[in-house]
Amino acid sequence: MRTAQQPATRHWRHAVAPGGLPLVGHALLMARKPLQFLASLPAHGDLVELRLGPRPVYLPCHPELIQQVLVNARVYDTGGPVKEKAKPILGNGLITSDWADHRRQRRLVQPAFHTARIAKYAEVMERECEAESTAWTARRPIDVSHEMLALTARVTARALFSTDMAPHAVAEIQHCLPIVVEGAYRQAIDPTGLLAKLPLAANRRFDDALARLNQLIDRMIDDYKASDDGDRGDVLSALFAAQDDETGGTMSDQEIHDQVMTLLLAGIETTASALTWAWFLLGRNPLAEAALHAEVDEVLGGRAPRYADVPRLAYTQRVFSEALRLFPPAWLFTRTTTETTELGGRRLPPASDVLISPYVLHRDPALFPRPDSFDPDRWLPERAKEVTRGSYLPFGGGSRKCIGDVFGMTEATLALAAIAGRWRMRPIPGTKIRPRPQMSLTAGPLRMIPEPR
Ligand code: HEM
Repeated sequence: MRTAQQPATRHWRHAVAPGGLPLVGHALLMARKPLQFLASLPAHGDLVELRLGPRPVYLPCHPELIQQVLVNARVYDTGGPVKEKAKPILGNGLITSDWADHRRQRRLVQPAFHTARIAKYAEVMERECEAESTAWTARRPIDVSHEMLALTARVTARALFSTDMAPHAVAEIQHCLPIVVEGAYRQAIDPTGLLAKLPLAANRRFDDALARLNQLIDRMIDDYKASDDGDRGDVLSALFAAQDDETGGTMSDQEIHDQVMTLLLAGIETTASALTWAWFLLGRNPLAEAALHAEVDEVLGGRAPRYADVPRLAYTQRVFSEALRLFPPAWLFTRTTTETTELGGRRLPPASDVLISPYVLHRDPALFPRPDSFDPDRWLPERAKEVTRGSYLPFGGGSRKCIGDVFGMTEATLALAAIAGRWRMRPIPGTKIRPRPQMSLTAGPLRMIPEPR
């Protein structure tokens, strides 16, 4: 295990990633096998330099260096070409705003995620998880990915907009969101920036889905303003009520629109992917599955889970934490330096791109013994104490840490418990599954057979 050392005494190891080619550098390796390639890099150094085309890019592999990046949000801002491409989709919300404006936005959006409000959203989660777990037919195979995405889309849509229009919104979001997420990813990885401009069917589908989502959000905002409901307990009400402690300012309709789009894009596929991985891992680990069933039976005794049960569903939470470790949905995110700075003894000029990869950290054998094995009990309090600080980052860190972390954990715990209370999810022999490192680290279609317990 690595130990924390004082920065002054620390000798950081620098390396250039092997396998670079003239002109393209490591771009082909990143395009072909990003997970294997990135996960091989900590063995070479604490800070590894790679080249994507002509640009040098830095991958800090040591938790202390990663913390330095994440906590210094002014110098390591979100930026660069990926963010520029996200702006036409997300507008100016939490993900796309730069450092100075992000602080103001975060103060305004944070109240929507206070504990008291999560308790209210949990009522939606309870209902939707119960509905999901009663909708399946015994022994008829399901695509777990599809089901989990449908579930998290329903939960998020109804937590955002608790109106009569919710069923329509849910259908629209379920249809449009995967198309927008896929298109956004294609644009993000297109180094030429030309792909989005070509008259392709995929681009037309993307434009149409994005326009429909934008219209839906506008309708929800108009509907809220036309009603005199006040606080409906949903996210939208909280965004309208938000007032900045420091300036007294509120958010314009456009800002609220952009935050809603950001929450939809950040909150649905991430949680669904991790849930899908959790079912996949449980299907291959009968002991963990049995422990989950035992806990759910003991805590719930055959009834549906409630928000108040979440603290007692400790093993269920460990299963989800471990799925997030092995397959962190946000497997890669970026920062760009705003000025000359120094990282691990290396001078980085302004506009240097820094990659943060929770996947790389989580699979590093120096940080997690037997990193590839699914062991929910690593998160038992007495064992979790041993985990090196800053080495587990499924929700990121610093001032841009995921605002929906508790929302997502609560939703996933209720979903796992509700489904495990009724069903044993049997794998279909011969099913092959490979992580797809796209916008999230998804599993792709995963067919399993629900068997009544
Ligand atoms: C298991 C599920 C989730 C995972 C693994 C996850 C992961 C992350 C990570 C790693 C970041 C930080 C990215 C960065 O630093 O650049 C982030 C940010 C964010 N997440 Fe999540 N997320 C999850 C669920 C959610 C949910 C349920 C919501 C909302 C309902 C949400 C909304 C956001 C937003 C708005 C941000 C930007 C925060 C900011 O910059 O202030 N996420 N998420």
